[in-house]
Amino acid sequence: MTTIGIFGAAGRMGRAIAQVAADSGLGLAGGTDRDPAGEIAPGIAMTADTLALAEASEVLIDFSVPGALSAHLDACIAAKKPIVIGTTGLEPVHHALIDEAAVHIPVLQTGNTSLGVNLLAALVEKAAAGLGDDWDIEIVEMHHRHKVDAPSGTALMLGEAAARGRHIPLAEHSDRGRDGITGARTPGDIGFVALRGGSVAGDHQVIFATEGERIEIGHRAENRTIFARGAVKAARWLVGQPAGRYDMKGVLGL
Ligand SMILES: NC(=O)C1=CN([C@@H]2O[C@H](COP(=O)(O)OP(=O)(O)OC[C@H]3O[C@@H](n4cnc5c(N)ncnc54)[C@H](OP(=O)(O)O)[C@@H]3O)[C@@H](O)[C@H]2O)C=CC1
Ligand SMILES: O=C(O)C1=N[C@H](C(=O)O)C[C@H](O)C1
Repeated sequence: MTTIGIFGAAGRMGRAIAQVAADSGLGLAGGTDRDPAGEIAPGIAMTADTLALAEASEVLIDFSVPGALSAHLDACIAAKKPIVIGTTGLEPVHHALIDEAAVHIPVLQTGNTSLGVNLLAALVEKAAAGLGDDWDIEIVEMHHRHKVDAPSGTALMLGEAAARGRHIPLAEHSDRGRDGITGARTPGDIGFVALRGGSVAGDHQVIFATEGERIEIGHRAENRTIFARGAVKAARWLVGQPAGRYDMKGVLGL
């Protein structure tokens, strides 16, 4: 039986993951949060001791905030435990920390743990590779009013997939905010638009547009359980893998 520890356990995703883990009969070692009060499940206490949680867990799942990532990775390295990272809003400095940690332990990082979005990313890469440079690519996402980062981790993942298909670096070809007199669209750019409102769990649409026609492919998450199930599946898969950096492809067999 896999025993899971949750970083960010009092959050929306932390609570959903604890529920899925309990429903699947998995062990829960406990959880941390900014304010580690109360229990993450009946009889399972929150703790402020990140290292003790890592030592008590077989695998850790982190859906918290980018600012906590460094401490979470340090605890997992010290305890020699694998970690699944679902937190978004990561900057290059965080990805460098993940690469460094992956030398010592298995680390799976993804902007989206659902099967549907990971399949969508594969389709986007294929479409971007097959369509010529005269097809503009725009990525539109909508999330609930509480979301703090934009574009979403998933939108960036889809942008990376499109850029891979085109053999271009996303960082040099991304347009993340249009306002005012922007000038005409820069050929080859991948555009991002973020909408926020209500309780939307996560909608993503990728639009390929050229003269006279448009292809639109997308994904709508109806609830957080799909992300929580994916995170738990990833955690079970990661136990026993060698040190290294992983995404959801191996977990989902894509
Ligand atoms: N990869 C995926 O498939 C998915 C990724 N996400 C991402 O997961 C993250 C969490 O989302 P969500 O649960 O909705 O957000 P929440 O804000 O509900 O949860 C984040 C939790 O982390 C806590 N936290 C803050 N600082 C620390 C710290 N130093 N140590 C431990 N916990 C801390 C927060 O506490 P407090 O509120 O008190 O600050 C909060 O309880 C986001 O980045 C989101 O984009 C979400 C869904 C799917
Ligand atoms: O914050 C969320 O809620 C979500 N965040 C992830 C993201 O940034 O892509 C995944 C999902 O869309 C929900």
